[in-house]
Amino acid sequence: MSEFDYDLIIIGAGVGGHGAALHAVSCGLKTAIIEAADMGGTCVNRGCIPSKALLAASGRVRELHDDHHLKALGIQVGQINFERQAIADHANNLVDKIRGDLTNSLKRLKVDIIKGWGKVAGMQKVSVETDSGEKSYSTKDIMLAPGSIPFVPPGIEIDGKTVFTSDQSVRLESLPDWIAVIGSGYIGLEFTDVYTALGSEVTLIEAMDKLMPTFDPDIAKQAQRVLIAPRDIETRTGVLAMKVTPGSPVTIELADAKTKDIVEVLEVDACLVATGRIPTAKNMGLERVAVELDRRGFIPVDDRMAVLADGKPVPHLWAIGDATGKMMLAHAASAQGIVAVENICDRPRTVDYRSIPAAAFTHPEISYVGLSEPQAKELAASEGFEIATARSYFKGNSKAIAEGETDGMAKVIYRKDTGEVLGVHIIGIHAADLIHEASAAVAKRESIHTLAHLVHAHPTLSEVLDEAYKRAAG
Ligand SMILES: Cc1cc2nc3c(=O)[nH]c(=O)nc-3n(C[C@H](O)[C@H](O)[C@H](O)COP(=O)(O)OP(=O)(O)OC[C@H]3O[C@@H](n4cnc5c(N)ncnc54)[C@H](O)[C@@H]3O)c2cc1C
Ligand SMILES: NC(=O)c1ccc[n+]([C@@H]2O[C@H](COP(=O)([O-])OP(=O)(O)OC[C@H]3O[C@@H](n4cnc5c(N)ncnc54)[C@H](O)[C@@H]3O)[C@@H](O)[C@H]2O)c1
Repeated sequence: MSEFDYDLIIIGAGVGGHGAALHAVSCGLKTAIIEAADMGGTCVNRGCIPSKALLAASGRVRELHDDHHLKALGIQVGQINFERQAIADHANNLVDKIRGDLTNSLKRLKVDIIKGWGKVAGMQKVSVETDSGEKSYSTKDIMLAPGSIPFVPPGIEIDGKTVFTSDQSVRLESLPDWIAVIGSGYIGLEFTDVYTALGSEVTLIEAMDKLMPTFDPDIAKQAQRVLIAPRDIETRTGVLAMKVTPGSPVTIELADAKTKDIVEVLEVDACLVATGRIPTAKNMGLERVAVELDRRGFIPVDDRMAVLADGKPVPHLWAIGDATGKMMLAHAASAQGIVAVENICDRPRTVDYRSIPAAAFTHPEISYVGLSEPQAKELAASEGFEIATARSYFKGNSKAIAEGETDGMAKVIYRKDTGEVLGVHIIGIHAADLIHEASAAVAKRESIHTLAHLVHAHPTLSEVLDEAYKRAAG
């Protein structure tokens, strides 16, 4: 008999905690998971899953409305109708199904699910505030996976009806005629795609000088041409949404991002605030083990996912997912969870963030893995090597031409001396699927000289990447 109630207690049953629990069971660990709210966390209930369901339905509407594209394929369709509530139901039903599947997968593997607010109560001790009072458990290891919530800048008032975050927009409770979207990151882009496809006019507001500041600049430029300019979207850059007041109309005071002077007041029907996310790591008892959150509230960890106190790993304490602030992505959270469990099981492993891909599920999609060109240049300058880039275009790809979907490009960034691929960026049809070949290449630190000799089936979209590798290798 073990001296502990559990081998591993995970606090937070989002995708990170769920992935970690499944891996822990496969490694023979007696595991419990604590969840204060909805099983599946953000991704399943308010993130990836409902947003992708909305993008799938609205993407079809966009396609069917594109007479020009359909005519080129020899197709004519009559009037296109959709029901907002039926599209919302598609998303809600999918959420229910995936949440049920996720919960059942834990039960089937005999992971104990404990409902309540979990806290670290000391070294190898966890307490849970449940409906029936506080419970305490001993455990060999503790893993924190508390995730994140939307960041709402000061001055912005959320009423959940006219001014809202993605927590509400995934429910698609209304289709405003005119909606302002604050933030041109992933959420801003994906919901701009949904709203414009379903007939709303969008004003996209970004504090930085350029739209999509976190994306590779060439991709942001292409996105501007393909995803923004041809659609019913007005843009404002270099302005901060300083004050947003709900109502009818919603008023938005925009200030110059540098001087903070008010430069414009917008009156719109609704406003989606998509200005980033903040960790949910407070009130978790971390002071009991002398762990301090970093300046932005994230849990400090090393690449093994051990929690750090004063820069040193705290024994038997691990943290994963959005609350670590490394890459706020569902698959990154799961990957971190698996790495943490491997380390718990004395099989040393670290997370290779460079090779974790990311995608925005717009129409067409955007994806990347590794470094952007500015990041690669910075690394090159600090380590003393040179970089080069190669591009290929969907308009030269037979499959893309056959589909009538020729917008987009792939860009490969590599070291001039060794040919090592440092980053790959794609915008175009099925970019989110196409990136995985590049992700495998980055994981193996492969050279464009090797990659240029791989054979791709013809005619496939994957030849876009093949072409970029071949151009890079000369
Ligand atoms: C609109 C939207 C779309 C997204 N789309 C994608 C996408 O397409 N692809 C992608 O990779 N990522 C996407 N993301 C990001 C993704 O949802 C997150 O990266 C992911 O959910 C992080 O998982 P996590 O396990 O770290 O945390 P979460 O999913 O946030 O789960 C944490 C859980 O912990 C619980 N919890 C917190 N504190 C405690 C406590 N003390 N005790 C008990 N329980 C606690 C919370 O209730 C929550 O259920 C999207 C996010 C949003 C908002
Ligand atoms: N497909 C996906 O993988 C996916 C989809 C949605 C969300 N996510 C994750 O969710 C996280 C949050 O997404 P997000 O889009 O909210 O954040 P983000 O950090 O990607 O983008 C936020 C944008 O808002 C701008 N901004 C901030 N405050 C502003 C203000 N007051 N006025 C004007 N602009 C302002 C920022 O400059 C930035 O460009 C991301 O980190 C992402 O990883 C992923």
